[in-house]
Amino acid sequence: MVVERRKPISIGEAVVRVLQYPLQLEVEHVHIGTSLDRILAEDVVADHDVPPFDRSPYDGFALRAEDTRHASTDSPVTLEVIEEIGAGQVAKQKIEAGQAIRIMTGAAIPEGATAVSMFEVVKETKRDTKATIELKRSFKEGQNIAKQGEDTEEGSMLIQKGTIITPGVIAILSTFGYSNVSVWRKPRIGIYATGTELLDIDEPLQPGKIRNSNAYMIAAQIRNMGGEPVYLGKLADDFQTCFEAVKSSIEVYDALITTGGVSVGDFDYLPDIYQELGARTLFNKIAMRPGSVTTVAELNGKLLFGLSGNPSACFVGGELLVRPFILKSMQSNPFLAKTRATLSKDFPKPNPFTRLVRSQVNYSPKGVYVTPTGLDKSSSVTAIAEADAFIILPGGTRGFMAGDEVDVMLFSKESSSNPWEV
Ligand SMILES: Nc1nc2c(c(=O)[nH]1)N[C@H]1C(S)=C(S)[C@@H](COP(=O)(O)OP(=O)(O)OC[C@H]3O[C@@H](n4cnc5c(N)ncnc54)[C@H](O)[C@@H]3O)O[C@H]1N2
Ligand code: MOO
Repeated sequence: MVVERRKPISIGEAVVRVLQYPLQLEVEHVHIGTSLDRILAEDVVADHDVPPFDRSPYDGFALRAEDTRHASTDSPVTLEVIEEIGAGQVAKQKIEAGQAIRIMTGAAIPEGATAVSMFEVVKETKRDTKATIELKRSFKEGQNIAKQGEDTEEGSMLIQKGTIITPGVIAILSTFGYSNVSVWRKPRIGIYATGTELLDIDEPLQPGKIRNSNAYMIAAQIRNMGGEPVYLGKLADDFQTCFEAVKSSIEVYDALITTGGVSVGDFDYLPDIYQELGARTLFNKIAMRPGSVTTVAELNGKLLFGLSGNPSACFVGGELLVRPFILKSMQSNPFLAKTRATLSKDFPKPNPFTRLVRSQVNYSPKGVYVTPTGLDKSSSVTAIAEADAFIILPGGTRGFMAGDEVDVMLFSKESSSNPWEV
């Protein structure tokens, strides 16, 4: 049997081809209490100033700065306290010359006041029945006043659509009265793990068999990307079984991921299944390692991701291709952010293809260091668990040594800029 040699394309070209088939996602509304980690589908523009009024940042006394101009230790100034207001209350009276209002943090600055003195620098005195305060220092106009709009001004663009809803974003949405939030519908991504060797995770090991880790890993990756993974089960390496499963599922889900069965082995049926279905293969080889056999096909505008069965390769296929596919459709940052770091130990392997080394980034006073994790093989599971980044070693390079500066892609930070050359 002669196995057809596949023609590898660059990672950048693979990403471009995948992005030609965006998901068709509608906008839906969710209660703010359940919006964490969803992706915003509308811009949020400030429809009022924050804070909406000048307010006191301290518990103390609102006063007229000019009344304190000559105050000193030797010659304190006495002011008459005419009212007391807490947060949420508005003073009934205007402060006139020689007057002050006792004010709590968050309360609106009374009319006439131009500064606030904290309790700590004031001596409270009582003369007759009138409450008074004594000040031994002067205040400037505007001192200790949190100005209306100092946090954000009406009309400011606060959060753009495509932003992932974090606790901080929720604080802004709440401030502007969004009890319901417009978010993108989560794309429903069907997942099959293929392989006769696969056991369910609750089964005891048997000779020649392994537990299916890919399905749960890729489901978790999809959830991290804002999608809704639907695990459809594992499939034996049988053409007809896999054909029927892929055919019926792609009609139901927004996209389908299979893991395994995409290489050139006797039981690697996925590429033939795509052909038999009449799907258009976008590529079946990428110049990257792991994950070189990642195959993607399109059927009626929907994508079939044939990710590798090898766990590290499956993980890489998910992060490099499925991530931009999902996030770009939601107008969110589709790529992992790239930075530079110093390699902490030798990595002597040559790199015929771009190599994505699972690794860990460490920030030290001397700089940012990156260390490969676990076994550097497509089959490694441990390397993924310990990693928080990929080192990206360009194709066509020889080994790298400790101290070399390398590109690193961080799992924890998304970016809008495409890190790949096309
Ligand atoms: N003659 C060639 N052989 C291979 C080539 C090649 O170019 N020529 N490519 C190799 C590379 S590179 C990779 S990567 C693998 C990819 O193979 P498949 O993606 O078709 O995956 P399988 O053969 O089904 O499985 C590979 C490996 O992964 C284990 N596996 C599969 N599914 C799971 C799962 N759900 N959870 C955990 N582990 C899984 C499976 O048991 C195999 O050990 O092909 C090389 N061969
Ligand atoms: O697809 Mo394989 O993971 O390149 O090594």
